[in-house]
Amino acid sequence: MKVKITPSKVSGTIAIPASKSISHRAIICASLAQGKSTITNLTFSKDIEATISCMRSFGAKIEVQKNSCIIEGCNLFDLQDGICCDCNESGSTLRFLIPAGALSNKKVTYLGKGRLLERPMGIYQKIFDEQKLLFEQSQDAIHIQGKLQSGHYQIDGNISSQFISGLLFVLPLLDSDSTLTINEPYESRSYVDLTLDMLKCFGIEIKQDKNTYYIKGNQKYIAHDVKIEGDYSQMAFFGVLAGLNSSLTCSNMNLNSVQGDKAILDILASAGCSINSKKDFITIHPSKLQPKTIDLSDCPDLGPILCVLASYCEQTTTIINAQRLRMKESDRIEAMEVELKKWNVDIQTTFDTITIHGKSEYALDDIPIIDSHNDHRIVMAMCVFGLCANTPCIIENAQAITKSYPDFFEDIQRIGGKVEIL
Ligand SMILES: O=C(O)C1=C[C@@H](OP(=O)(O)O)[C@@H](O)[C@H](O)C1
Ligand SMILES: C=C(OP(=O)(O)O)C(=O)O
Repeated sequence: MKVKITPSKVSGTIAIPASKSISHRAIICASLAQGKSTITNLTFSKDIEATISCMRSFGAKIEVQKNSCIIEGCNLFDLQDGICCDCNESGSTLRFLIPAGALSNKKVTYLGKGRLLERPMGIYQKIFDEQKLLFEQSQDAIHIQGKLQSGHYQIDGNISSQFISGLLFVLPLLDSDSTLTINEPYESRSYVDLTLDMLKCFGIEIKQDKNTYYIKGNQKYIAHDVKIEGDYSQMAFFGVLAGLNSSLTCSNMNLNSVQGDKAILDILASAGCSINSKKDFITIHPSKLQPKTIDLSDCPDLGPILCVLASYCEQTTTIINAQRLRMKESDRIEAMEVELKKWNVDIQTTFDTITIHGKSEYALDDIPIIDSHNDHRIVMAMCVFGLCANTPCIIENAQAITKSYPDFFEDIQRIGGKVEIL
């Protein structure tokens, strides 16, 4: 899919889609609970469909309706033989569900596409090796077999928080207590808080002291209805667009959310944007922005769009603690460097930092051809860049958008953004 973006002014209100992170968690918890749970205000995307498909493979009954799901849970201790879970390109789905497949002693296969199986899995490989369980990885699949033991787990906190969430979903189901200690530096921690929040809604209690989680065994998930709030990672694209272009209102937002990417509001405010919020609406007004230093350790998914913000600020912005961006759907540091350089943005990168000397306008003689690097967040970020530039651009392989936000371009059109699907 090729998309032509023509610079344009936007205005109006945008209903931000449901949080992908919270949706994964709600679907998983409901699928582990006895009884029926209803999850409402869902946005279906390839990643969410992957989680639904995997939970069905585990035996959960999931009835999908327009924006909701009715879910009857399964028993992870009693899986069928030879189950296959298709995780597509979803890191959350795969890492959240590997421990879940290791309670029944049956062989479980996880399939992955794109870059998924190149992304780090070593933490699980090590745990499975130490417990003498099968963990076999090929280019497009991971096979596991064996029963995960309760006990003391200690893992590094700077690879992916998704391993921590994955363990927290199943350790409470084991027949004895466990502890899980996270080695510093502990990054993307806010995502683990989202997991703890959802576990609590489904009756699972986990105590915490600094970097150690205390998990009682023999717990049971209790069915619970959940209404999913708007996604701050997606809102960030509209927040930056508003800050650079013209005022936008985002609806469906929880102002008390614990999503780490809510940091976009502080980043925009400290860069000079004026922001008003009321009920579940947030309005962002444009301004001459000056962000300076931005730390991504707890909000990695904001990386690509913050590179766009920095490109349009007439000063130097340094983005630090960005190393995990290299391990997402694409190497997001490299992808943003390559694509922004097509616009002559002055950008330098190191292994874990991005420095951008921005300016207020970008015009080129020819239409640049931007590539998605098969990454939804690169597509959305470069679309925002293009809407604020002075020359049209074309984004190739833009179908990557379906991973998290299939209606993104329609939503951009709705607020006046000139986007043509070629
Ligand atoms: O738990 C989650 O929902 C997520 C955790 C983060 O990953 P890492 O912990 O690997 O940084 C984030 O980048 C990802 O998009 C979603
Ligand atoms: C990295 C992302 O997702 P996941 O890790 O679940 O593939 C993302 O949505 O940006």
